[in-house]
Amino acid sequence: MCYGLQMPQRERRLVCRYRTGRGNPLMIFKEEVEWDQPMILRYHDFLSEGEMDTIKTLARPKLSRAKVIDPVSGRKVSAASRVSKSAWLSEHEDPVISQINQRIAGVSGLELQTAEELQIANYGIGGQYEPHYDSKVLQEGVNLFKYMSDVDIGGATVFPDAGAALQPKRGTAVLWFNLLRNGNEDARTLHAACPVFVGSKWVANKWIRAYGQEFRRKCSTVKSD
Ligand SMILES: O=C(O)CCC(=O)C(=O)O
Ligand SMILES: [Fe+2]
Repeated sequence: MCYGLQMPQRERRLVCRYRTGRGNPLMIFKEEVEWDQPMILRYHDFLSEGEMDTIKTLARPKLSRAKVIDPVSGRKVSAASRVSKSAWLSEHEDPVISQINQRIAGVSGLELQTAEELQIANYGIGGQYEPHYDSKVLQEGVNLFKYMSDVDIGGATVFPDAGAALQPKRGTAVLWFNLLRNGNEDARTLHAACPVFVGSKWVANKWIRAYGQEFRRKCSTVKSD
């Protein structure tokens, strides 16, 4: 999907609306439905220019080659399947990080107590991440993924099974659920980061675990739900 021939984008109802946060009715978000199966939502103007600058300044000195978990040894190793630099930012480092975490809780309606810290990633030319599931590694239920740069050519986040391709757009955030309501992995959330050809791609990842959220996102025993 990264190279030229893109899967025909399925006809979809494209919805753009202003809505209040699931967790905080006082917060207003500009929400766009990017894809419906699985549901992928994009929030416009999620991060301000100042917030993105602060995040990059905090992350830059900490960036190191991102790793993947080796299925045989269980250890973290560098691999050609994931070419980027990454760093973790805690909310104790700067009020901007806790402000963003509150916004993430506000938009998703999910409790962040058990969530990972904010992961910042930077992809240079040729940077990419081959198709993978986030939930296999960390049992993460939800991914709220923020783009902090536009990319001139390349760098899309693609869902090859679902047929969706998301272009990086500075300041926007996209949200999808890795797990179905019954707790099983949603196979349609296989995704990849296409190689960056021209430009530099900055993203911030927030994975939110599914457990502890039983009251916030109703469980279902229906297999396909
Ligand atoms: O950078 C992207 O577009 C996707 C990255 C990703 O899937 C991940 O970090 O788990
Ligand atoms: Fe991922």
